[in-house]
Amino acid sequence: MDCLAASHLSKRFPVRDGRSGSFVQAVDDISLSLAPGESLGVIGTSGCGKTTLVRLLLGLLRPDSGTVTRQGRSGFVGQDPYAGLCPAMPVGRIVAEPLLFSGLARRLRDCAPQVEEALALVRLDPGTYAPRLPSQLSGGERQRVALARALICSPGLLVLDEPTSMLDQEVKDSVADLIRDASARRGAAFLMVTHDILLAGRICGRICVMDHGRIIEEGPAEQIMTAPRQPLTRDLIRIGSDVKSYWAERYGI
Ligand SMILES: Nc1ncnc2c1ncn2[C@@H]1O[C@H](COP(=O)(O)OP(=O)(O)OP(=O)(O)O)[C@@H](O)[C@H]1O
Repeated sequence: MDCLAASHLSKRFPVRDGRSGSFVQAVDDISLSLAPGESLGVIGTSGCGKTTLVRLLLGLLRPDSGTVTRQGRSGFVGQDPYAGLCPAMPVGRIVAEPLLFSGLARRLRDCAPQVEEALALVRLDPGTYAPRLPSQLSGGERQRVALARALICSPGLLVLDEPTSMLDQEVKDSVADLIRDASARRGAAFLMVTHDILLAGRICGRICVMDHGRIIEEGPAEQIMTAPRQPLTRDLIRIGSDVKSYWAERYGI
């Protein structure tokens, strides 16, 4: 059975432009599914509806029409490595929070083995990092902590909203590889929304391209990356490659 299935999802928002009855159609009749262990990248430019889609898939927003079905537990990693972690909590406590919140553990000290395992999974040494505060971490380390927290309850599904967009070019790829490897080791399917098609091509098995709230192209990542059919998909690949070459030439990364 699919761990995530969305059928004909639509969502529009009212626009306050002085005229009554104006709407922006953020998500427009989207259907998608994710089988256990699969990985799906949802790609699109700014404002195409990616975050709205994530909020609908996670049940944080009610659709105007359509349905979402999720099986089992889900984990979430957001875009902002600075806003996403409580600044007053040490990393060990942050990572343990889903176990405590969901009643899987009663006391923090009972969570220690799972916290150590989850931090090791994202390649952070538990002895060094568990006592630190988020302010004592780099952006890439913070996203690893967010990933450890998302995976600690062994979810069947991980949803990631632009997880690398606020990171330096040089740490993007390593965090992306970690998302792929850590999810695979935990047996979690993942859906990642991003504007970075090269990054999705690197770690996702399937890719959907969104434009103005609709999916305009989808298929296996290799097919989309090597033989894109839509002009927008071709543009996204070309722009992504140009940006990458610029960084490679200028900074050797
Ligand atoms: N609460 C809201 N009220 C009104 N309009 C909204 C609301 N949330 C989103 N929108 C509009 O819906 C459209 C899709 O927004 P969304 O945030 O889903 O796009 P996105 O693809 O995630 O963009 P970005 O990559 O810039 O974060 C945009 O035109 C946005 O202005």
